[in-house]
Order: sequence, then structure tokens, then C-alpha cells
Amino acid sequence: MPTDAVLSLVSRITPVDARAGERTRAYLDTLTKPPGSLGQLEALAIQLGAITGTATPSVSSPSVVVFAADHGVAEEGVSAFPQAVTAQMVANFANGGAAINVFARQIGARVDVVDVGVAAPLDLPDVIDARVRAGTANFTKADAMSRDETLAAMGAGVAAVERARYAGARTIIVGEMGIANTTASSAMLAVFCAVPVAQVVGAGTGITGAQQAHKVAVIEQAIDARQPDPDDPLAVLGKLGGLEIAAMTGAYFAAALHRLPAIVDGFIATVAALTACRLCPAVRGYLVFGHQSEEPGHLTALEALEAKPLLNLGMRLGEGSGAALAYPLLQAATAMLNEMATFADAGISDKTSP
Ligand SMILES: O=C(O)c1ccc[n+]([C@@H]2O[C@H](COP(=O)([O-])O)[C@@H](O)[C@H]2O)c1
Ligand SMILES: Cc1cc2nc[nH]c2cc1C
Repeated sequence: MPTDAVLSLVSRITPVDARAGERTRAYLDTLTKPPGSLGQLEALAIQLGAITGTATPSVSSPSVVVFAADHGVAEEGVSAFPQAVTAQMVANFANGGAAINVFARQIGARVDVVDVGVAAPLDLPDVIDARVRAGTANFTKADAMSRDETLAAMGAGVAAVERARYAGARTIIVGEMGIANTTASSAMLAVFCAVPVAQVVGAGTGITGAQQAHKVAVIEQAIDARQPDPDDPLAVLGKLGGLEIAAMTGAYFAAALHRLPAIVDGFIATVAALTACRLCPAVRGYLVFGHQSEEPGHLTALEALEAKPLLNLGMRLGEGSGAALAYPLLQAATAMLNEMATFADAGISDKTSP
């Protein structure tokens, strides 16, 4: 996709249909339950009504897209694992052996793995080759990506969702893999939300407290050197972000353009979601937040999006794993709308008026 096409796509995204959501809300109160008693599932049903533009929506055909890329900042010793693990995990996805493959099989979703910029060359026929460059630059020394590279990676995300949709996907689950990408995500989030870096840095794949202090110092130094303008989301993404983070941003755009629900995963996926919403606020209504990650910065990112995730299982894996696990709740929310009896149907007395 030509790089500027990504930005013109943004202008074609329209907000969710709030009136359809209101019809869902009204219908929910006719069902045989005390009003509001299904809690967050009711809010989810209303959101799905607004996304699909129908009072009694259904969800179907989930499809997972995992974007993989490397980060130059890995050489600063900010992860518990070596950079080579990104490529090794991509092979594991292609072989069906990762957690996301298992959870995707449980919900009948196919998994597309997209190489947006893994450092090591891959020769895996089942992996989609959308390489923009062999990993980002180390952002303590140079911008992670140029503007054209950022837009190209976003375009790869758009293309991946278009491909999945063409193959029948109607619910998009977005995941990522990239050693050191919690460092990039924390840096972006600290800038977007103007919060201290230490507030949004965590253990990632499992670094120690001392290593976390080093991670904070690396990010502070990078923000100082790069001076990104918080009001220019594309610049924040290009200077401090990652190729897979840009691709996820594009994936959310494409889901919103086609009025498909996109289930957001953990910390990195949520920072990409925040980037997408800063660039195009209408995207927000199409995002369902799958789970709350253990990574401490996730709370800050969720608050910035006024988002309440569906699950809290103490997970911090990535790959789209928490988003895939949440899919059955979308099914439950719509099944509840489509299958429950109304008070009138069942001949049950409605609430007494006060
Ligand atoms: O999704 C999350 O909340 C999450 C939290 C911590 C780590 N991860 C995964 O771990 C990798 C990044 O961790 P790190 O320590 O290398 O920055 C990357 O592949 C992510 O998918 C993911
Ligand atoms: C093994 C491993 C699997 C992952 N999946 C997502 N991020 C990951 C990081 C590591 C280290």
C-alpha cells in the first residue's frame, strides 16, 4: 500500500453507530434479568450493537494476526531474553506451538503471522513477509524508524486485516512478538500521557528490579535525545516505537474502517491502540479490551483510553493471547441478546415501580 494511503484511510473511518447501541441497551432491559445484572457483559453487548449497527448483533469468524519485529534498543540490555528469540518464536507460531496457537484453536480462529521487521532473515513459507527493515534503530542513538518506514509498517497492518477479512474474518484479534518491545511501548506511553517513565516501566519478559532501573534510565535518555512532540502521534511512533507497534496501529484502522470488532491484547497492543486513537479518535468505539496485563504501564494506557478490560488473569505474554481468551465473552454477550427470553415472552412480572 502506498505510504500516504494509510493516512487517507483514516479520513474514511466513521464512528460506531451509537443509536444502534442505544437500541441494544433498551432491548437488554426487556430480557428476563434485573436491569444491569449482567454487568460488563451488558456494556459489551451495547458496544457490539454500536459496532455492527444492529440492536441484536452477533459475532463470528475470529481471526488472529500476530505482528513480529525487532528493536534496536535490545542491545541496551533491557529484556530478559536475547533478540534471537523473536525469530525463534515466529518459527514456533508457524509450527502451531505457541500459546496463541493453542488459544486460537480453542476458538476456531486462524493465525496469520506477519514479519514486519524481524532482525534475522526468516525463510518460513507460512509467515507473511511484510518486512520494512531488519528491526528498528536503537532509539537512544537515532529515530527508531523514518516517517516512510512508520507508514509502511502501518500499511502492512492494514493489509493483514484486509487479507484476513477477505478470508472470512469478522472479528479481529491483534497480537505481537518483539523482544524489547515493552521498552518501546513504555517510552511512547510516557510521552503520550506525560507521566514519569518509572510509572510505566515493568519487568517485561522478567527482568530484575536493578535491570528495571536501567530500563528507566535508557528510556529517559532516549526521550531526551529524540524530543518527540506528544501532539504528533506519528512522530512519537516513528521516533520511539516499533514496526510491529505501527502495524498494530494500522490493523486497528482497518478493523474500524470495515466496522469489525478488534480485540486488544495486553500492554504493547494497548499502546498501539492509544496511538491509533490519538491519530483517529473514531477508532476507539471498535476496540474491545481483552485483558489486563501484569505490566504496570498497562493501567496508564487503559486509563488514557477509558477502557475496562474483560479479564484479569495475571498474564503478561502478548501474542494476542489475552485477546483470544476474551473472545468467548463476546460470543456470550451476543448469545445473551439473541437467545434470552423477554419478560413478556416468559410471562414474568417486571420490576415493581417505586
Ligand atoms: O502483552 C503484554 O502485556 C506483555 C507484557 C510483557 C511482555 N510481553 C511480551 O514479551 C516481549 C517483550 O518483553 P521485553 O521484556 O523483551 O520488552 C514481547 O514479545 C511481548 O509480546 C507482553
Ligand atoms: C519465550 C517467549 C515467548 C513470547 N511470546 C511473546 N513474547 C515472548 C517472549 C518470550 C521470551
